[in-house]
Amino acid sequence: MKTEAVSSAEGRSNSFAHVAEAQWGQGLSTLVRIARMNLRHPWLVTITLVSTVIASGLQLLIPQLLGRAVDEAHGLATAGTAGQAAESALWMTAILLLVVSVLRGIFTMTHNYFGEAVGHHCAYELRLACYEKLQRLSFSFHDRVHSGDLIMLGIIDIDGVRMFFATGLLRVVLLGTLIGVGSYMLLSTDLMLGLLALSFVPFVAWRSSTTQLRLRHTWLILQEKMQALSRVMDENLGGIRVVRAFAAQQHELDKYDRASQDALELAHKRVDLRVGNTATMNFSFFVSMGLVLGFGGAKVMAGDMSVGTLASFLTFMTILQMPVRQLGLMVNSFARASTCGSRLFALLDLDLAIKDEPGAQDLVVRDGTLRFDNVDFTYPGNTEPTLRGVSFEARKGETVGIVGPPGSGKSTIAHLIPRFYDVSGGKITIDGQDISKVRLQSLRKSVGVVQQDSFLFTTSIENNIAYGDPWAKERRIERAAEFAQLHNYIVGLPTGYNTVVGERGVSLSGGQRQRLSIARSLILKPAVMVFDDSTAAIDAGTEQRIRGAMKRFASDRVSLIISHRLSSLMHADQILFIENGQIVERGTHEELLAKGGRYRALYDLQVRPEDDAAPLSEEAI
Ligand SMILES: Nc1ncnc2c1ncn2[C@@H]1O[C@H](COP(=O)(O)OP(=O)(O)OP(=O)(O)O)[C@@H](O)[C@H]1O
Repeated sequence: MKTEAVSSAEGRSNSFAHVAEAQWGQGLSTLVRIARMNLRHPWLVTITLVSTVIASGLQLLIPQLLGRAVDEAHGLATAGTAGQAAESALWMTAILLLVVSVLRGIFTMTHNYFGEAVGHHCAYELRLACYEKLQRLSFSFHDRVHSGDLIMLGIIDIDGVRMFFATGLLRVVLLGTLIGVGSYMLLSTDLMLGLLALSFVPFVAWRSSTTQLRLRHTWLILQEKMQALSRVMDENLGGIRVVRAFAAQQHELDKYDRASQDALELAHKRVDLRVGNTATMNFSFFVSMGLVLGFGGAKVMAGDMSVGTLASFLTFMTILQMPVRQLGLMVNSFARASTCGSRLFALLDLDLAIKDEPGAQDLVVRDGTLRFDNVDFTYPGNTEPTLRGVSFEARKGETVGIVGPPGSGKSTIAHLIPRFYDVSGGKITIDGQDISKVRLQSLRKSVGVVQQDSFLFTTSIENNIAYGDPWAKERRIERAAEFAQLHNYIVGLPTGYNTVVGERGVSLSGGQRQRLSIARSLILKPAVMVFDDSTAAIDAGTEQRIRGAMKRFASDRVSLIISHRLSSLMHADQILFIENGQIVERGTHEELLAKGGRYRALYDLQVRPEDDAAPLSEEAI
């Protein structure tokens, strides 16, 4: 089983499409696996198969009945006194033909309906399984795979697998019966004429299969182009403010136009292929039909064959033509299911990088003492470690402040506590329990992380605050908002806590969004609370009020405050100055000031904001 580790295919590439390429050799096992998934619905499959066989059997009866009707009609014209009997025979055949056609219609409808149903059940199960997997895959996976690719995977690839039963497996039965039994009937009636009637079959089958394979190849490229297109659109919509602020609409339009042009050219190529193929197949079919008419007509003239038999040959050919053409679609369905299935199963089979160890127990929080013990960490895919030998301890009621230059590893410390990533060396404990050995769910319930980028769901403010505890009472939700200094603002809104915040909370200001996400974390009352630059967009006065309100809240837990603004963390019991992934200074605010090191320099810079450095000239940009 592949793991999420960086050595896996998805680690190497930003596009999940490459996972399928790596798995292409396993096409057959993929198809078997899809077929097994279909068989999880044995009743639906049985009904479909039985009705398919009956429908194709009935379809094969039609040319014979038609031939008989032609002969009977011909007999009627020359019957003389026996006309009454010939007429009743013709009526009988006509009624039989009607009954057979109606039954064939019913059974065709049944196998279409149930065949589709099998595919839809399969797609439903896959959709849920993929979504569930995506919830559990670690950040190292999501860091590397574009969300647009995953959305396409969930739409196009699931559809490819869904159609496999109806357009692939079922067609094997349908076409096998029609072509196999149909050919036998033609050849056993008249070998020579049968061979002529079937002469178009190998050519059309070959032509249709190769064209479909070429179409499939272009479809794969088209899919990649569509992914590129959706990525451009995704980024454009996500960064719409940047686009507008830089007046870059034309640049964005050009980018989209280039991607669309590529897709359009490919679509044209596919149309050319399809149209050219249809024309060639039609031509070969009509050549065969002409040959049958010529030879068959001569036989009828010579009295070696009845008009009815010739008519049934021609009807057989018309009936056979469609399934033979569909052989290509069947081949395409197999190829498509194998590609799409490989991609989906590659995702589903990924071993989780972050998961519960067998027999893991829930984290038991007593005081919530958090301890980093010589922690090293390297991001999957990176060669250089981001954290080296980080050690510190924080007890209940204590606040640890973390400060340092951008990219020094502060947020990484925050990400290791809820196990967004696992440490590469050393260990992290809460109340002496190694966090990698306890149940993930219990750990994440005990650790609250308020991120700088506060994502909000498109729902009411109330639901957003209660996200971690949907059963939270109204009063608790309000208390959390009060702590986060947001309550007064919310009650001033026309619909108060029921106000729906727009997509990604755009109707709130940056500071309001941050306060809302603080409230959302507070409601969980976690044992360890991490604020990762979560007050950067909040003014100093409001931040001070939040800190004041949270004093009692903080006395019951461990708090970690990551900030560039020293005023946010100078009250902390212990301040860690991080540089290049290492703690280079530690102590209280006063101790660090007295030390006169990096912290002191930063402090001086922040209280004396005028920069003495020589200004850069404009040309330097
Ligand atoms: N998901 C990731 N994959 C690979 N490298 C990463 C990832 N996230 C961060 N890094 C790298 O790790 C280093 C530390 O990043 P981190 O976000 O912890 O820094 P930081 O001190 O919080 O920075 P800032 O103050 O700008 O938020 C940076 O060099 C960054 O490029």
